Amino acid sequence: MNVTITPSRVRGLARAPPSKSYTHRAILVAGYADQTTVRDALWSADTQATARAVERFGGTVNRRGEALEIEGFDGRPDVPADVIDCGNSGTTMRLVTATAALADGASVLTGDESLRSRPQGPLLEAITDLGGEATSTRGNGQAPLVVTGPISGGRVSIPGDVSSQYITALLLAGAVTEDGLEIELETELKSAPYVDITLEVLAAFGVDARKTELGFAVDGGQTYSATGGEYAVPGDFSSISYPLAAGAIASEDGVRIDGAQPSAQGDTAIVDIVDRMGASVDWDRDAGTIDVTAGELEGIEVSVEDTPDLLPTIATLGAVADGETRLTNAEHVRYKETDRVSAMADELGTLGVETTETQDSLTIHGGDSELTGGTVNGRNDHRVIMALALAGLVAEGGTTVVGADHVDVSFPGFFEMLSDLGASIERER
Ligand SMILES: O=C(O)C1=C[C@@H](OP(=O)(O)O)[C@@H](O)[C@H](O)C1
Ligand SMILES: C=C(OP(=O)(O)O)C(=O)O
Repeated sequence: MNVTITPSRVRGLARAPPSKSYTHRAILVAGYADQTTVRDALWSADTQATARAVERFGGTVNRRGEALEIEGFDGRPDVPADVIDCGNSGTTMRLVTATAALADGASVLTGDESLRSRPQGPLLEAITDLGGEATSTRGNGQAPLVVTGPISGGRVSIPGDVSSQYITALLLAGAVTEDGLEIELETELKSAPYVDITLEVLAAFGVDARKTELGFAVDGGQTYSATGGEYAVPGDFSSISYPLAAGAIASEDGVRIDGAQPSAQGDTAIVDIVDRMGASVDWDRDAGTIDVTAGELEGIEVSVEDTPDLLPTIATLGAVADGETRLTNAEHVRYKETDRVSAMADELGTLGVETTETQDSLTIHGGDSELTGGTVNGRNDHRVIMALALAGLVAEGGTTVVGADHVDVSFPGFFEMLSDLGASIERER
């Protein structure tokens, strides 16, 4: 599907979709538990991949309205009867790899072309160091993967600057090993708030894990069980970044976002970023609403060390803002569904925006007079697609985003939301 957005003003109410990160974790740990109702779950292509994995391990996942009724696989995963297809989802592949290491036999994991090019090596090595077998069929640290367990726990060291999902994966699985896990970080942890999300979900399911001087630790022999058998997923701040940015660049009358309760998500930083750039923003944390109105945006410097998923959104804000927007500590943003640093530099370039790239930074030389419409490539990457669609709200002439279907990875109703806010959108199948 190609989508063409023409300059539009936006106003009104947008509802935040549920958090993808919390939903992945809740589905998988509900797999370890007996019976759980996961309320307000995100049902997107990525979270469905995690649900499929839980079913491959012997659990069941049934959707009832916005809730998922999950029956677990009795603490230990079965050896899957077939390949686990993780689709486009890095979180699924990493979390499921560590779960597979608990099964008494081999699991085979694969994914789409993008996922089969993302780094899995450090997690495979960690599982091998713990006594399992974990290999890449092509010997290049990328999927397809073959993972054979069971591991019983121990001490392991792993880099922190490739993906925090390795740590999350090991913590979730570590709690049901016999001996527990001590995880030592070999390099500084990037995307650290995602491990905070993990610790929050573990605690909600009665599992204790902790930060240590060297990294993280989790005791073995623990049982996952949500209080009252229920767990509710909060709103997604990576997704909230899009209506928030839409309001900041294209709303005189204001956009209100609801479902914005505070949680451990690092991406709540987007509220402050939009405020610092000059939009008018008011976050009522108790009510879970954010009101935003456009302002004269100015470029700022932002480290995306903790918040990699915000880079595409901030890049578009920077394209509209006057002056330079510098995004630093961004190297790990190159290991996502696409290399998002290059993708945003190149595609904003097509819309007439000058950018400068280094290995770990992206500088946008912005100003809305620079933005002209054109045809841009969404690179089959949901966040690149959504960020480019936002640029279309203010770029002169129409902006066509090619291959826009992939928003279903994290925000299936994205274009409906934008259109309900008043954006002029044409879809072409
Ligand atoms: O654990 C998670 O839910 C996620 C962690 C982050 O990845 P990295 O830890 O690989 O940076 C983030 O980019 C991804 O969208 C979701
Ligand atoms: C990088 C992302 O997700 P994942 O790593 O799960 O593919 C994302 O949602 O932006």
